[in-house]
Amino acid sequence: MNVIETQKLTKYYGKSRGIIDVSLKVEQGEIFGFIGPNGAGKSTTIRTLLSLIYPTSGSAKIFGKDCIKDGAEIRKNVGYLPSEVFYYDNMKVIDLLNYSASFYRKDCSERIKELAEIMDLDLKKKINDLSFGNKKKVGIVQGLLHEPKLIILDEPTGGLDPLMQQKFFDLIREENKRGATIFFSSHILDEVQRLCDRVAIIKDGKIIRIESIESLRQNKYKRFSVESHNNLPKSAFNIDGITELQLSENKATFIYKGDINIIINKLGNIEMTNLLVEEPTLEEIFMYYYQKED
Ligand SMILES: Nc1ncnc2c1ncn2[C@@H]1O[C@H](COP(=O)(O)OP(=O)(O)OP(=O)(O)O)[C@@H](O)[C@H]1O
Repeated sequence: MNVIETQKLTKYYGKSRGIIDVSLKVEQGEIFGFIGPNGAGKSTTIRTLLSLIYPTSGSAKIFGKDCIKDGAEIRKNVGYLPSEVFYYDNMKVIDLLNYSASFYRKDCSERIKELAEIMDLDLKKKINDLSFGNKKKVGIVQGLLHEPKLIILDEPTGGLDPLMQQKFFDLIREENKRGATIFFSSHILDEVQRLCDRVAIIKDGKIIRIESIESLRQNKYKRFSVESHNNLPKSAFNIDGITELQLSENKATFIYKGDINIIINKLGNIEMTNLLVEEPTLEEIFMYYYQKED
């Protein structure tokens, strides 16, 4: 079953572009990454899914139900961590969490304690006295306390130290094993790589790629490094499929997409002292998509 399904979801803020024709399907049990540079449209998509804002056109379903019409019912089974959390500063953490829990028809008190322990969060403190990272932890506990079937995280790790990030990822993996579907936006490639099964790449409001992390890795791109005794002319690399060329006197590096035999043949004219052909890092692949594809 598709837990999330959007059809040509489009949102304009007045005349300015939010997202355009976003169509994606997230299957039950997946950890799905939503990645793109600043302003690409990640938060807009998430806010539209949660009916915090309404689309200009297109549709979105969660658990097979319409996000606008059945929003209240959907939200009972969704945990959401916004990118920025704002609270009534005067409340104690536990009071805030109990208040959040009161919206669900189940006793969440044990789960609140468990989560606070895992995230090392002091429930007795006032929100006012918490650091930015600790406020984020409150948001995490708030998003997970009702054991939701779908967890939507909007850039969740900002403000968390590396140890807490690790604990948070472990927690998300556990929630996923429990059966929860995870949808999370990020521009931190490393965390997407560590956590996700599949990823959608969004740029300028449009989805440019949806692929499994596995097949992104097994792509047809290779990173070449060429060294020579002689200065290398730029014209020697005027070959179809080459991008990201960096040339410094007798060394060249670039990304190549295409038939490896063709490029080896064409590079054959160069008097090489070294040739290295490697898999690009996932970061380089993402950068390629961010920069090249429209
Ligand atoms: N309330 C708003 N009014 C007008 N334009 C908006 C509003 N919110 C977002 N936008 C615009 O919509 C586009 C998408 O923004 P969005 O916040 O969804 O991007 P994002 O991918 O979440 O970025 P970031 O990684 O910086 O959080 C941007 O061009 C942004 O300027």
